[in-house]
Amino acid sequence: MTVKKDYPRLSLQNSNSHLHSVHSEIKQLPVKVLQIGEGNFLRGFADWMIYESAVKGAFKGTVAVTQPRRKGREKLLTIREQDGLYTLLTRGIVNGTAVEKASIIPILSRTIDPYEEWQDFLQLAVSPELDIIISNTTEAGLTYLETRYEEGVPIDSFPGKLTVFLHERYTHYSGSKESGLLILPCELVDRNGDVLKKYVLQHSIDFGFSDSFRDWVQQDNRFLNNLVDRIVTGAPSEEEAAVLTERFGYEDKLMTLAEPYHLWAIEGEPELDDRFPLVQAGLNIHWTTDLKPFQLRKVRLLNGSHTLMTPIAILKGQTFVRETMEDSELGAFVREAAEKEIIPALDLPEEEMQSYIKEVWDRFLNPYINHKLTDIMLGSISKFKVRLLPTMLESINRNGVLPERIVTSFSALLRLYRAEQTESGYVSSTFGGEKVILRDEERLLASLAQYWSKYSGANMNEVVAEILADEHIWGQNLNLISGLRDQVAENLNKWEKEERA
Ligand SMILES: NC(=O)c1ccc[n+]([C@@H]2O[C@H](COP(=O)([O-])OP(=O)(O)OC[C@H]3O[C@@H](n4cnc5c(N)ncnc54)[C@H](O)[C@@H]3O)[C@@H](O)[C@H]2O)c1
Ligand SMILES: O=P(O)(O)OC[C@@H](O)[C@@H](O)[C@H](O)[C@H](O)CO
Repeated sequence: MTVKKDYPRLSLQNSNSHLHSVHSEIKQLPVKVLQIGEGNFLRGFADWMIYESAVKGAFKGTVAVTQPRRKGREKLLTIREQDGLYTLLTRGIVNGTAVEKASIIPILSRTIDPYEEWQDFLQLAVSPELDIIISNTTEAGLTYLETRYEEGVPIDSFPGKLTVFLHERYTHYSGSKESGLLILPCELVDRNGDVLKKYVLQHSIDFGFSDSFRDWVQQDNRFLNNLVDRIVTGAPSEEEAAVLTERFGYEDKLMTLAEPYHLWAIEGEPELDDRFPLVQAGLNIHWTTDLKPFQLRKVRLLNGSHTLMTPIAILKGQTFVRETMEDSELGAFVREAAEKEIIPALDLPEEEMQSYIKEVWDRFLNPYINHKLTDIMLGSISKFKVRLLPTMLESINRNGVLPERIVTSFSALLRLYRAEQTESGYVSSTFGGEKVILRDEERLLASLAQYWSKYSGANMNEVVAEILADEHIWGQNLNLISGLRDQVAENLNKWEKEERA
């Protein structure tokens, strides 16, 4: 379906008069948050939360958005074109009832392109109102790359930019305690706050900043380890966007779809809610002294189930998480893997795990969210290492046997990465022969394609042994896991035979 007539773009001018006054009121609040990351997730998660808090009068500030890499400029310009407004469409089943809520969120009051407006970016650092920094740059953005700093020249990397930003603030306020910020990196990286702090300190050495700057960074700024949980699928499909445009009467290039469920666990004392009022705004926030249980539960069970289903479901021709869960064979496979293999390998209260996983299945079955398996597939190798491999190892440790379903998923992952390099990238195929373009680190794609190129049709065990031995891929030699190679080769041989039949 295509949009039949021209609709105006969402902007301050084109929102109705009541909304317009709410928007203008909120937009006049000072910028208290710097957001590094122009992606979908933050719009459907932290920005929405900050808006909820602002609309309830608890948080008296707005957000300035900046992109962490040159590539993000286009999205930043779209935010600018829409005066920072976007529609958040929250859809799902809550306590058995379908809920749907569409809100125009006016919390983004400013955009700064650090590559074109470096001085404006640094100017924000000295704002007395600024108090919080949030980021989401994916795991790929939260990395350290040794960099040189030349005054006036924008830094490419996210931690590098943040270091210069903080130094600007430190210098302006002569390192006063009060000028320290709350910093919440939302990347799904274990102890994300500690990691970001470490990179900032490393960069501060590269850039020749003083020891007293480093003292200020460590003592007066809070890098808060945190864990985010909400399924945000981003933009609707073209068809759905057309339907929504007609329904809303405006075109929104930033329309964001999310589920109603949300949880933000932040390692910090509950008093921080006075500074960043989220609990006060009625949101599902846990200020906690121990993030570990939240992290393990979510990464192993929810993300683990996503990562487990993705290769096998793609190979079998599925497109979305929901249809995978609805498929009798695949749905049972995923449920049994979580219940019989993932949960028993965790040292967390059984009852809590059972209730969490029940909620996860409802979220995966959300009839209003089309969560694409190919989106989850991005970077599958590193996701397998963090989200499933620890379960495999722990399971063997506890029971002495290989967890059958995780091994099947791992075998499917290797089959999915049997790709050929083409002009469009590394292309694999489903069991039915449909093309799949893989998205992962070039070196991983290249290595796996190389190993598979040695497959003659009769040497599966050897090829698998070579792949499993590659510590640059897995961080360890997986051949040391007793029986794994044979089981994986057996699965791959079986699929190969079925494909040929
Ligand atoms: N979408 C969800 O449901 C969800 C839920 C929880 C956590 N997350 C986290 O969000 C990430 C995906 O974000 P999204 O859904 O907003 O996707 P997105 O593609 O809309 O945004 C990705 C963001 O990361 C930045 N980025 C990507 N690669 C980068 C790099 N190499 N260096 C610096 N910045 C880089 C982009 O500029 C952009 O700001 C995941 O990696 C995950 O950690 C997503
Ligand atoms: O976002 P990724 O690509 O790291 O992982 C894919 C999904 O598992 C993830 O987006 C979940 O839906 C999300 O983490 C739920 O909070």
